[in-house]
Amino acid sequence: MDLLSSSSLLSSPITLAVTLSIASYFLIPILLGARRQNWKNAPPGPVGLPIFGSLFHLSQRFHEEFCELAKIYGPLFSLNLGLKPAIVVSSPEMAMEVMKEKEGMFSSRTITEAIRVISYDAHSIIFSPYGPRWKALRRILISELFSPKAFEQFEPLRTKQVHSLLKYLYHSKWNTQINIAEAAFTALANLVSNIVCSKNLFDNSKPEGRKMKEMFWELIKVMGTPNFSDLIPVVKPLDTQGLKRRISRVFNQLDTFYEKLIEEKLAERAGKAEKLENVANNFGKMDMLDVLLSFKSNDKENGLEEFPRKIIKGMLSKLVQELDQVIGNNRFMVESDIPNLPYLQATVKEVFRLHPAVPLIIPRRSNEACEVAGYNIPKHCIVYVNVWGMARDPKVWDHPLEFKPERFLDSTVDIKGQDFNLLPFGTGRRSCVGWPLAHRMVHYYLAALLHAFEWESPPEILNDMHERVGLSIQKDKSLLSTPKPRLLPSVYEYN
Ligand code: HEM
Repeated sequence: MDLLSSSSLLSSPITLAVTLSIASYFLIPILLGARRQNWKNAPPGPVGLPIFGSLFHLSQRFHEEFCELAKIYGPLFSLNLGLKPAIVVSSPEMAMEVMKEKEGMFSSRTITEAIRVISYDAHSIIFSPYGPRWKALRRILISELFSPKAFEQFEPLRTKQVHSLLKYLYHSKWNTQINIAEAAFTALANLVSNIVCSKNLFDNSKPEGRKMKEMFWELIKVMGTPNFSDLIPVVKPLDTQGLKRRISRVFNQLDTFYEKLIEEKLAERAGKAEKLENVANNFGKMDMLDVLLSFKSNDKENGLEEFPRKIIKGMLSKLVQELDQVIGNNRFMVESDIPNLPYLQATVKEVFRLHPAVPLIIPRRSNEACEVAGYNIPKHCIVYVNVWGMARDPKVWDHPLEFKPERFLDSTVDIKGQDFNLLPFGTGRRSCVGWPLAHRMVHYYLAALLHAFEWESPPEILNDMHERVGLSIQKDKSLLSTPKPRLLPSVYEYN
């Protein structure tokens, strides 16, 4: 890849001018072939240019390029990204060493400029450094939202959301193409926003709801774009890609929105005599925002490739057969059907394997200088774990590029973080806190939509598996499909 074609990082004339002037400073050594070793006793890896490191070898699709580099340099390789040292982990064994055996060393996150802005200086749980504040936040989330008891208490709310979606599709969108990812995103986002603040924040029928969605998509895009300023801090004030401007704009909009939400909640709370302390037991009376506003701490430190149509059809017909056998055609699916649907479970695992939503996990960072596999890892080294790459490695999976749910039918491999060849939600103390909800809802939406409707999509959309990259990856061409009801009409009318 040449310098300019890799130029998602070099998008304006100013950028180019600044880059060329910095580059000219180093031109002589570069022309003379002087290159910089990554660092002493570094894992093998491409040796980059002074200042820029390997930046010009990479586009925005890091996970794909890291996969190619792992074929040359092995399961643990190093590189410099601008001035920042980075390592890339690409095998289950290495992932186990980094994320389990040496977990304490790699339990913080890499903080970019965009993350710093949007997470109020890394104060959110996802980006908070490992320490007392992160522990407190994680404890609240797990006890209030994701404890087994809390999880059961929210079951009626989840069922209501899914069944409302099915009825909405039956009544308003029959024979019209719908964007499935968009519909599922909206339903899940509204589910979470109901738990957090008792509101459908992503309501498509209202301008604020549509605005909210726009802000989130912009966030995902900006946060997933590698930023020159993070990697070569000297160019930071120039904001050469305009990312700081974009993230600041979204941040200001979100901040104003959050302020209003908190003010409204405080006013509502002031008018209530009853003081409640737990969301799950008091759903409808209390939400997550109540819990956070009530929280008092004594701790001062709290501070694929092609995916042919026939494979999809074959897989879908098995899935639909299973759904019909287990559920029948006279009721909607409910969550308690999931344990009786082994092919569904295997299909979801295969989706998480081959199309992990977060292909490089959320990058970690070394707290201290340490050793991995006998190599030196410097302090504050960026750590990528390429779960996308592992899914495509024939040393890890037989016929890795085939979408084959059957591989999981007689297997104990699960997504819970114990099996280092399948880590869609990460593992260990920084693993995804929302996995029980996400895991359950992916099964539920997929099965409920396939059971209640037959779906038809234009082949050009179905066969095009290009991915759009951001903090998470999505199908580039959204799956537009036309639903045709397949259950008894009374199910949609009266459920
Ligand atoms: C299919 C959906 C999802 C996927 C694939 C996913 C994946 C991930 C991954 C890979 C991580 C980093 C794990 C690590 O570093 O080991 C993560 C962290 C996190 N996820 Fe998720 N996630 C999903 C949905 C959710 C939902 C629905 C929520 C909350 C409602 C959530 C909340 C979080 C939080 C708070 C963290 C940070 C945890 C920490 O740093 O302590 N996620 N997620």
